Amino acid sequence: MKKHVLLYKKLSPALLARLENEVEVTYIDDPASDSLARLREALPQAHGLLGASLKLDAALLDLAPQLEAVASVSVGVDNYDIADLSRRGVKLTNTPDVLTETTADTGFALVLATARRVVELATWVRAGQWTASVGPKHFGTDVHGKTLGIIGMGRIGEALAQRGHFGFNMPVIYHSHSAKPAVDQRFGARHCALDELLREADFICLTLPLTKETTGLIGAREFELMGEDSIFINISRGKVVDEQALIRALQTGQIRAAGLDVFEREPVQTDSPLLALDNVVATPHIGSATHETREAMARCAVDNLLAALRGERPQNLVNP
Ligand SMILES: NC(=O)C1=CN([C@@H]2O[C@H](COP(=O)(O)OP(=O)(O)OC[C@H]3O[C@@H](n4cnc5c(N)ncnc54)[C@H](OP(=O)(O)O)[C@@H]3O)[C@@H](O)[C@H]2O)C=CC1
Ligand SMILES: O=CC(=O)O
Repeated sequence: MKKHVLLYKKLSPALLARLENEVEVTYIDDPASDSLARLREALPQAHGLLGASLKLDAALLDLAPQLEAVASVSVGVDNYDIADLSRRGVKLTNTPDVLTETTADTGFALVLATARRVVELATWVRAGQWTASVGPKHFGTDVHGKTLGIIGMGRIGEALAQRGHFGFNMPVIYHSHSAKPAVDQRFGARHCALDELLREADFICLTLPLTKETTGLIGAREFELMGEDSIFINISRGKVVDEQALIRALQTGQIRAAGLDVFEREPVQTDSPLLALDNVVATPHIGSATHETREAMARCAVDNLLAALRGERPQNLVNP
């Protein structure tokens, strides 16, 4: 008999066919909203889950006694209690590598957009306010040659360093658990303590995972260490930052600008003070959101799940 998979992310017809070739599939549209009840109803039959953006807590897992594997369509695994999944004997997989370059592109788009005030000034042009040549009031700040500070020198951090070093001639400094000699050699980069990076970098980019250790890593004290010309970029997770402290730092001119793809609460609330600030570029968690990369992530998740359900070791097993 075929195993049963609950799908809570829409797949392309080709990938759905590949999945249905081996397993029974039930599709639940957007489990975060009305369909949560349908998800609960279907969990007792599920051997596998495939999707993203769902906080898979113990109450949901208790409903799924037959569960063998969860394939997350994301590299970040902060929505899962990994120890609890392991205790239950459930394999968790993610989708690293296939999204690295695209997410680094998003990070660099935020670097450029904040420094050159692209969104603010494009909005100003659309509003019919471009009536004479622009002057210093509308100038931005250079990106090339400035110091790029990367917090979390993993796959995405390294792809960002590549863009900064080779594309924009930027000195690269980074903070991670350990120094990365290959990165130092390739990009002329330097490993340093967090406080040193915050003091020295012109662009401070967060590219680390959300864990117990990184929750609230950047707060009022850290913003005080940054200079008033610093630009802060977050493509990691909103909860790595104390959002109230970030708002204060932006409102008081403690830092120059912020480019934010992730927020403490998502979707970000429409009345968030962040959205009222001209020096904020906010995007809706689109780090990996291109047609090509989302398809590659979904393919990776399908492969991982099918391997796990066949009893094989999936390529991207998070809890071996
Ligand atoms: N905005 C978006 O749409 C996307 C966001 N992301 C986010 O980006 C994160 C990173 O992805 P990826 O680069 O593939 O992951 P990696 O695991 O390759 O890299 C993460 C790096 O963070 C470092 N790190 C972890 N904890 C700390 C800490 N406490 N202090 C300093 N450094 C730390 C690690 O350093 P070390 O190696 O020294 O241990 C590691 O190199 C994901 O977990 C996800 O949250 C990912 C994709 C898209
Ligand atoms: O935020 C996206 C991810 O893949 O993690």
